[in-house]
Amino acid sequence: MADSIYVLNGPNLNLLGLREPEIYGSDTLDDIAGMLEDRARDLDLTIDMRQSNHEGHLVDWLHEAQAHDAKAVLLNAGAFTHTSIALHDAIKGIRTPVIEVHLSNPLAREDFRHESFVGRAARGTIAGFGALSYLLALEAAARF
Ligand SMILES: O=C(O)[C@]1(O)C=C(c2cccc(Sc3ccccc3)c2)[C@@H](O)[C@H](O)C1
Repeated sequence: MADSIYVLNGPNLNLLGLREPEIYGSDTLDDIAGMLEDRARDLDLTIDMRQSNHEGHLVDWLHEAQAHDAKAVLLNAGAFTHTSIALHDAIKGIRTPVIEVHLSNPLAREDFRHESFVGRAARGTIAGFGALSYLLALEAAARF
């Protein structure tokens, strides 16, 4: 049976592709999911793509990834990246490797986006490449 990759997306990412394409690109989460599924097929992996505007859902899904023995989690926590000690602790609390993903490069943006509680706990971070950030993270996860 193919290993699973959880792809978890945080608040407002359901609006992706509709506004600020100059920052986040014009792909929607569905577009990104399709791109990941195509590549995952070649890698004998399955993609479980989810989005929530609620921090607790993301925490629950991190726990679920471990309980279901997922190979890895790709996490774009959106604005929770910069505020959530709960996500930091959930990442630290599971064995499943987590890759932090961002469409933009938060370090090149407003100061309030320079903190990453997710990055402090994650295996690594891929940021600033738009939808390709997710694909690069999938390539890394495939090699775990
Ligand atoms: O670059 C990212 O992927 C990021 O995680 C994504 C974010 C994000 C995600 C969704 C929406 C918005 S702002 C927005 C709101 C409505 C329409 C388009 C964008 C920011 C930021 O909060 C983060 O600082 C950076």
